[in-house]
Amino acid sequence: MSLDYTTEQQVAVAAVRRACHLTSSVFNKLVKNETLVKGDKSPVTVGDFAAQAVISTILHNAFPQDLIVGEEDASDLRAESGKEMKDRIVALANEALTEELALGDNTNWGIGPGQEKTDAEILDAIDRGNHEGGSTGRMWTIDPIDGTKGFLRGEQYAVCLSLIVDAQVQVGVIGCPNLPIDPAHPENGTGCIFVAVRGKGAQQLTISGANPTPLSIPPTTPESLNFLESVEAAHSSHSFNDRVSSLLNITRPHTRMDSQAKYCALARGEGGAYLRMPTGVGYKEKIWDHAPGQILVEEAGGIVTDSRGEPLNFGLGRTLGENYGVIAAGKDVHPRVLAAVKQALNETKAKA
Ligand SMILES: Nc1ncnc2c1ncn2[C@@H]1O[C@H](COP(=O)(O)O)[C@@H](O)[C@H]1OP(=O)(O)O
Ligand SMILES: [Mg+2]
Ligand SMILES: [Mg+2]
Ligand SMILES: [Mg+2]
Repeated sequence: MSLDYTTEQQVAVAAVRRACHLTSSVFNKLVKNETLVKGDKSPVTVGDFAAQAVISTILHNAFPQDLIVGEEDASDLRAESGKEMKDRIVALANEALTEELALGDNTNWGIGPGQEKTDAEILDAIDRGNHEGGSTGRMWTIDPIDGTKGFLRGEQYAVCLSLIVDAQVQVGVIGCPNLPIDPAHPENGTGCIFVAVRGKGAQQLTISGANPTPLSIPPTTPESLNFLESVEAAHSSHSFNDRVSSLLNITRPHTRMDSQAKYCALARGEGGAYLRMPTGVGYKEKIWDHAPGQILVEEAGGIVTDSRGEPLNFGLGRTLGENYGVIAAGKDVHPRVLAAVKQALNETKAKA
């Protein structure tokens, strides 16, 4: 543990890097019976479970006292019917954990050749993500594959990790294996990791965790402003975004992208604002879906609030209980978007 979070950043980047390697290699090999549908009807793949096992194992070895709030749990894999999937997940997780050491890796984190884990250790690592959250102490959030639907389509997804201390996000790391390294030059290939530490700025790294490039959100002109939004219409209201963008006289079409890759794109100046309004089905946003994105955008000089202008509250448990919607944007744009969102909300209320 270090007060300036240097070790935490190193561990988090190492964990996300290994998990990204796992998810991108599993995508090409995924077969039909390697995806389950969860109770909330969302998909989960062997990649989600194995990536959570890898990240949780590394965190537990590096910081044994820290609590973890992870999206997945291993109950389906502990059942007899989950045996085949469990065997595959254990193999994938061990493959990733035992890969050769690379830049900044440390064998004390439970990684490197010869550090195979047993089935029970892998399942326990997944279940260590069962912390209920709260407003005090240190806890990590893991979303092993954010945007699983994008992952399954071969589009954007993100491996997301954050450290929250006393309800404030202090470290955020987001790995985006399918995101162009340089949006101006898509021919240069894909795969990047984004990292932010509170008070120390935001950076883009290569997918192997090298070459840090500082990020800051550029000022937006009326012509360059547009919204980043979900691909899935069920996850956020597309029609609300259309109304807000017409109130702001935005002419550029929205940029649709799955996962927290939207926060990453915003942090490097692609799209002026990320707007995520509920679709009205009572879904509560999860802390692991916003904590790393929030610190990344804030450290790149932007502002992240809910639709009422309130800060996101990461201290209320596994969900952002009291927040309604999310607006993330550069400092110059955020007040204008917030005003337009309030106006659109008032119009909706007046109609109801
Ligand atoms: N009904 C829902 N409303 C809002 N977000 C949802 C809903 N169902 C799942 N999600 C989560 O929304 C996020 C994806 O958002 P987007 O559509 O913007 O990419 C993911 O975290 C996804 O979970 P998951 O991590 O399982 O993919
Ligand atoms: Mg999911
Ligand atoms: Mg998610
Ligand atoms: Mg997920």
